[in-house]
Amino acid sequence: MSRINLAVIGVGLIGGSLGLCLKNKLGDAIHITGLCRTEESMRRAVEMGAVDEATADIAAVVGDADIVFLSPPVLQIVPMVERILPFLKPGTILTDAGSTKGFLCEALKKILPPSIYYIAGHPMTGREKSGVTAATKDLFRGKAYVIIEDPSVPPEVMERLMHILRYTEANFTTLDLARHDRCAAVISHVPHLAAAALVTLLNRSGDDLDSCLKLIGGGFKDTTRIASSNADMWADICMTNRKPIVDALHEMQAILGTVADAVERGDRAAIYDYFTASKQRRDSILHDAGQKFDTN
Ligand SMILES: NC(=O)c1ccc[n+]([C@@H]2O[C@H](COP(=O)([O-])OP(=O)(O)OC[C@H]3O[C@@H](n4cnc5c(N)ncnc54)[C@H](O)[C@@H]3O)[C@@H](O)[C@H]2O)c1
Ligand SMILES: O=C(O)C(=O)C[C@]1(C(=O)O)C=C[C@@H](O)C=C1
Repeated sequence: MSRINLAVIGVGLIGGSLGLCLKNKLGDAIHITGLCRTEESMRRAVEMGAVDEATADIAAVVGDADIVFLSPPVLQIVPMVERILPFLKPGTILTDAGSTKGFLCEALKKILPPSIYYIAGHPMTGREKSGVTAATKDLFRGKAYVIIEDPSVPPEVMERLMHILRYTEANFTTLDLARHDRCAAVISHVPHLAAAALVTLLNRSGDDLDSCLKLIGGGFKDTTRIASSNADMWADICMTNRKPIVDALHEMQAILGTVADAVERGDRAAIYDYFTASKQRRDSILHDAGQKFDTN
């Protein structure tokens, strides 16, 4: 099989992890060119082995690409596609890692010619750290990876992309756009907003703040790890999935309101039921998913 040319636009945590994984598995059978913005990030990406070469030159990065993996923050993706479009060869596959999908698919559909294929994706894995230095070759292994259903993509084109993505050893699943965005709001976007709210609550503890800080243990750490995530990335996510996020936040406000009422009136049975139902649900989800959880 001839060598695959992959362009990674935005060689950070996700783009860098894909590059590391594919170089590790495919060696010289894949050539990866990365688009970076600074000399420093170019140097790091090459040194780490996430890309074969790095450049800030858009034409050079995508000119030979068979597949372009877009992994900057969501609001940078459409402007980036507008910039690379004149340099893409017919038949090139574009895919992305953006955390929201409806906004991107709608915008890209309007600007892409039929000779360029777009297959929307979302690897459900990450870290609270960003940049290529946080990248790891096994980031995707065993994690869910959503591919958005699109009957207009010919099966052989889909297979060309999947042939490469399968090397990540992710668990691929297909979803339609609206369902993806609703589910991502519930299992990812609102949890990040809620983690930030817990940190905000701590910040508002007034005269108690110093004492609270001394007491921090597993509970706070476990529930707020993701509050250390990149603000730029999360602002873009919230801006591009507004309705599902607001709907889920309202649901959550209602849930917290009900619990607050139960605590206020001293209704132990209601409080017990609340914790019992959530424990049963979480335990069964983890059991069904066969996931190993670190309970320390
Ligand atoms: N971090 C996660 O947990 C996670 C998980 C799944 C998907 N995603 C999505 O993947 C994408 C990347 O996230 P990440 O965590 O890798 O972020 P990151 O900050 O680690 O990497 C983004 C990279 O894009 C580069 N970049 C930004 N704007 C650019 C531009 N205009 N031109 C060229 N490069 C540009 C940055 O310099 C950086 O190297 C985002 O769209 C995010 O929503 C993130
Ligand atoms: O593990 C983390 O740090 C993550 O936040 C990863 C996470 C998530 O919410 O699960 C974050 C954003 C994504 O789009 C997908 C995955």
